[in-house]
Amino acid sequence: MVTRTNLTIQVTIRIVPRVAAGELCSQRAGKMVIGFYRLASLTSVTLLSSGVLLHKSQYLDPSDFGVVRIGRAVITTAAISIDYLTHLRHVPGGPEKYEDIKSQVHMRSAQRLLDLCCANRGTFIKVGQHLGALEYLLPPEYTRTLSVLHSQAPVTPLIDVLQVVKEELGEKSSHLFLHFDETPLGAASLAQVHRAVLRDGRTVAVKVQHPKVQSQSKKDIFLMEILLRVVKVVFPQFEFMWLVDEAKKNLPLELNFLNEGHNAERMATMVRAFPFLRIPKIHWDLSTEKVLVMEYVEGGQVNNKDYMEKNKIDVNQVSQALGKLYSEMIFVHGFVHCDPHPGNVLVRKNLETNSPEIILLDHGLYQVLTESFRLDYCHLWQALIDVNMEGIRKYSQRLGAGELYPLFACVLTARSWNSVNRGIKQNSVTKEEALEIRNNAATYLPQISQLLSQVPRQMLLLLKTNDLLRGIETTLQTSASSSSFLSMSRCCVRAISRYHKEHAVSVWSYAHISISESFYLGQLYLYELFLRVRSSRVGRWLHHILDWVSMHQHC
Ligand SMILES: Nc1ncnc2c1ncn2[C@@H]1O[C@H](COP(=O)(O)OP(=O)(O)OP(=O)(O)O)[C@@H](O)[C@H]1O
Repeated sequence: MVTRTNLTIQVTIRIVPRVAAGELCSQRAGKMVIGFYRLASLTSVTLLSSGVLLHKSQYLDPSDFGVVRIGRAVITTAAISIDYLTHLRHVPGGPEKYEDIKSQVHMRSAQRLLDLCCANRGTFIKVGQHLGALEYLLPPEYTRTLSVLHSQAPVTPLIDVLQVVKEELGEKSSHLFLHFDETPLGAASLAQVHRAVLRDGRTVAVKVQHPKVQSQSKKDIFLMEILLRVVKVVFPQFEFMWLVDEAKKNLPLELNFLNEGHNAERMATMVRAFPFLRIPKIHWDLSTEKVLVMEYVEGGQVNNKDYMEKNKIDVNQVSQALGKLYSEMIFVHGFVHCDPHPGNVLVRKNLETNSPEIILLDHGLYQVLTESFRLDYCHLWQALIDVNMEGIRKYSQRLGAGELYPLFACVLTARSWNSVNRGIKQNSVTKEEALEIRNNAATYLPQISQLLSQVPRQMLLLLKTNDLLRGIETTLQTSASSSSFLSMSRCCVRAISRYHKEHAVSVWSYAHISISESFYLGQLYLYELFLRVRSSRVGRWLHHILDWVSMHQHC
């Protein structure tokens, strides 16, 4: 690694011999040489001492020099492009050999990208994390390699964290906090979170942006844009220019913590009817673009089964609550938390109600779904739940699935086409079906890639949230039950009716829509009641008796 200290030494060594040669020419030149020599020595000493000073204050970092960051990015882009150009041009040995070599090139390129992100940090890590999450679009070699970036976030030393706090809030942290934890609760690409105690004794979580990230982000994005444009010229089939647009749109939002605070409040208002949901309150008087102070809420990660067992938290209730929460966000409000990973969803037991509470963290980025997309998605799920095959075809195609709509239905529900035909809420996944789904996922990989490249980008986030919910269900060993489909159905009915009510042309049609909405919701309520009674002890007992009676009648 080249540090500023050894850069300085290299500069001095290069200057000295050239100057010494000039000394032999004339006395005048000799004086000049001595002058140069002095200047060089002075410059070296100045650079060296400022280097040492900067190093001590943690600011000596090659990643801070634009030229170093640009150099790394250019070299990496060139190396990746050359690798693809040279190794995939003429591959003898048929398609299998080609796929094999392509996979190796993907692997090497992903590793180069990973190294670049780790070296340049900040925005690069953030963009790398997004790439790593594009499981549905990028080859697995990339997503697997880049996914480690979630645990590669740089940690800013406490002294620099407190300096940011002081610059932002205008007061020394010791005036604001009784205590400030040295070790962060979590560190990410753009910021890290520390637990602290305010002077009035309240415990808070303080999210502090890494220094320099803000100032470097614009230049980084500009650099990425230029490099990707060059790549697009070399590889016209390159389809990822939209990543730059996304980064340009989203990074400024993510870097403004006031925006995060507003998102958190909007979300809290949206789901105020859910007693099980907790969103940490924001301390606005102590929050700025780079520092966000919020209520500290303790809990275990939603995929931590041991924590739940220890705290006697009912895992089924947690799964159901999560399903309800995400259905409300997606179907009803079209305002969806963009980072659905278990680190952002905590659970704890509410000791007053004795039921689980879900704590939703990290409101930096939300996706606002377009109305037409949201309504089509509602209709599609309604059709899937009601086994309306014509509806499944129609709305899948409206969402861009084309002739691949059966595959789309399977990807969305994670069920086999047979189960979709029989009704996903009627029967749960058997071992055979799970095996069939796994095998099909491998067999239909090219079709799945084609499908995902043609659906709207909003869909990818929804697939990611589906993955989160399924991942949690698998870890907690709960499975999508009839009641979770009912709560989805309820949200779809509400969302569709709200839309029609907003566009009703007369009082009569408004009343008509309201009556049918109540009718549907009533039906769903009765069905849910029936399911509850059936699963109760009395219900199971009655069920056995009826089975026994019908068996004896047939005899
Ligand atoms: N209000 C809070 N109360 C308790 N812990 C918190 C709170 N906010 C954040 N944390 C802890 O800090 C960690 C990081 O927080 P957060 O997700 O908001 O940061 P981030 O920088 O956006 O990280 P990432 O991008 O990885 O999600 C969380 O996983 C959680 O453990």
